[in-house]
This record gives sequence, structure tokens and C-alpha cells, in this order.
Amino acid sequence: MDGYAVRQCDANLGNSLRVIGEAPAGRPFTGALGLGEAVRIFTGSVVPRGADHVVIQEDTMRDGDQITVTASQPEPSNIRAAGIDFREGDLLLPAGRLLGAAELAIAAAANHAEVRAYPRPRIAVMANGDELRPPGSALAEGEIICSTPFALEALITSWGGEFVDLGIAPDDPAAIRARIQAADGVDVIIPLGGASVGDHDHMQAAFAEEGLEPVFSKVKLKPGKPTWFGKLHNTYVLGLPGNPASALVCAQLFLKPLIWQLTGRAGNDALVWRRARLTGPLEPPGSRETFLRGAAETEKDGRLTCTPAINQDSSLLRPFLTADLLIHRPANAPAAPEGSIVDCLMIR
Ligand SMILES: Nc1nc2c(c(=O)[nH]1)N[C@H]1C(S)=C(S)[C@@H](COP(=O)(O)OP(=O)(O)OC[C@H]3O[C@@H](n4cnc5c(N)ncnc54)[C@H](O)[C@@H]3O)O[C@H]1N2
Ligand code: MOO
Repeated sequence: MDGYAVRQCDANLGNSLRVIGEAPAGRPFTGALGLGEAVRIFTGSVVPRGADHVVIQEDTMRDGDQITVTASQPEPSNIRAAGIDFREGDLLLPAGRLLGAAELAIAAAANHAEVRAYPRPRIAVMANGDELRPPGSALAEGEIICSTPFALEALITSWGGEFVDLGIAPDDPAAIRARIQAADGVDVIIPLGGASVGDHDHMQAAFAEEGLEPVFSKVKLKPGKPTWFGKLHNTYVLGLPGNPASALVCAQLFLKPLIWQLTGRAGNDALVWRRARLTGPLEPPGSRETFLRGAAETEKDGRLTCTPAINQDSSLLRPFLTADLLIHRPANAPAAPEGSIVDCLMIR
């Protein structure tokens, strides 16, 4: 505090003390303080030897080199001990920790001019479809707004990646290949849409022409069946379905662990599972492993409940406004009555 460093036993109401020097922040007072003495001190200064208390200046009256204590000082206070935040040898940042605001400040405070870190992986998103127009467009018949990349940008950034925008590619293999070539050097390419089997789904073929080594070309999952994955030279390629909900669910399931893996964290740690009690019944999911968008609530006893969105159509974005988790149903699971406990993947 801004005031006077003293011996607390000396700082009785009405006592006068002699000011023997000054200790501005950064320029410690080099002498020692004796009985009946005070050192003018400021917030951030080093407390002089011999002092155990700071009288704030509002509790003093000054006259030349004398101060009078004008309020009682019941106990030593207004001094921070060294090392109360952390001490030499403390482990502050275990390996694998994402460097956010607190981490960067504490690394600096611990006097590390440099830290060894994984760079943010560069993740390029290529939307695809002749029907897609950017927000703000006047739409002609059959056109829709390209929306999913905005969600992916937010997710990628929050997960520790750097978003690279490859724009909207038309349904034209040559145009798609030109964008793939322009993305040279990124760590991951996410082609969005054009993943399925229609005459205008060109993504997998265009990547194959560029030399893709396929890893898988679809998954037995709902939503997200056309999700595909491969390696193009040093770049991972994760194809997400065009349906927005499918893309966002599969970003949680596949992209998040991939980013963890690329940044020195175990992929499995990206997936946070909780058990929750269903607030209503669920139909059998069918033959594909299924993830349902749901809202979470914590009950008074601390236990979690989950309520699936009424409409799980894979085109819908609106359920994500209230979705905190994805309710997992194994393939061919039976119906689940209200009150059953289900496994949920937390997304918020
Ligand atoms: N004969 C079959 N047809 C389909 C199958 C199948 O197995 N056999 N699978 C269906 C499933 S499941 C999905 S999911 C979709 C995904 O197909 P694509 O990845 O080829 O996606 P598109 O056809 O390009 O787009 C689907 C839908 O989403 C809209 N879209 C695309 N991109 C965006 C974007 N960036 N922002 C907003 N909306 C977007 C697009 O306009 C379409 O309406 O295939 C089924 N078909
Ligand atoms: O699997 Mo698709 O992603 O149902 O909509």
C-alpha cells in the first residue's frame, strides 16, 4: 500500500515517527528501520529490513520528516510475503497444457522468456456446393447460405488450431483441385460436403487425383455417415458431411481429437464423457452408432440429466443453441426408457 513502513508495535494511535527515507517501487531502501522510525513506501516496493507493517497514508498526518498515526493499527498488515503465488521448483504448467491467458501470464511471471510449445496447427476449411452463398447474399431459387465454416472457425480456434478459409468451391473437380493446391503446407484440410455418392459429390475423387492415401471413406455413424479421412503428403484430410449438424457432430468426434493429437495432447483427452439420466424415453437408434444433440441440467444432488432435442434432423443448426452434450447410443441398442442412464459426450 502507499504509506509508511513501520514496526507495528510502534504504530499506536497518536504516536509520532521519524521518516528516515523512501522506498519507491523498484528502488529498495537499503538501510534498516529502528524503533520510532518510518520509511515512506509505495505499492509494489520492497519492505525495508526491520519493518513488519505498512500504515496506509490515509491513517497518518505528515509534518516535515515526522508522521503521526491517526488510526489504530491492531495487527501487522499490508505486506505481501514473497512466494505466495508460486515458488522456485513448483510445477505450474504440465506438458500438454493449452497456453491460454493464465498460462501465458504465469510463464512470463516465472521469468521464462521462451516456452517450448506446439504451434497452432493450421486447419483449412473448404466449403463445397454450387448452391452455397456467403451470408449477406440475395438468394436465387435453390441457393442457401453457407453457414458451417463459421462454426468450424470458432471450434478450431477454441481447440488450439488456426483457421484457414478456403472459401466456397463450386461442384467442379478442377476448381476443387485448385483449392487443394492452394492449401499446400497446412496441417489439416477439411473438405465440407460433397462427401456422399451423388453425381455432384466430387470431394473424395478430387483428393484422390491429388494423391490422397485414403484411411476410411465412410463411418457407421448417425449423423455423419459420409465422414472420410486420409493423408495427402504431410496433410491430414478430414472430409465432413455437408449437412450442418452432421459436420458439427463429426467435428467433435474426429477433428477435436486430431487437434489434440497434433498439439501433444492425447486424442482421447479431447473427449469428455459424463453419465446422465434421460428426462424422457428414446427410440432404438437403429443399426448405426448414434449421437443425439441434448441439453444438460445439473440436479440439486449434483447429478446430470439430459434432454434430447425433439428434432434430430442432420440439417438443423438450431438444436445446437441449447446443446451441451451428445447422447451416445450404441448401434442396435434397445429403446431407453425415461430415467435410464446414458453416456454423453460433453460439447459445452
Ligand atoms: N444415396 C445416398 N444419398 C445420401 C447418402 C447416402 O448414403 N446415399 N447419405 C446422406 C447423408 S447421411 C448425408 S450426411 C449427406 C451428406 O452428403 P454430402 O457430404 O455430399 O453433403 P452435400 O450433399 O454437399 O450437402 C448436404 C446438405 O448440406 C448443405 N450444405 C452443404 N454445405 C453446407 C454449408 N457449408 N453450409 C450450410 N449448408 C451446407 C447442402 O446444401 C445440402 O443441403 O448425404 C446424404 N445423401
Ligand atoms: O449421416 Mo447423415 O450425416 O445422417 O445426415
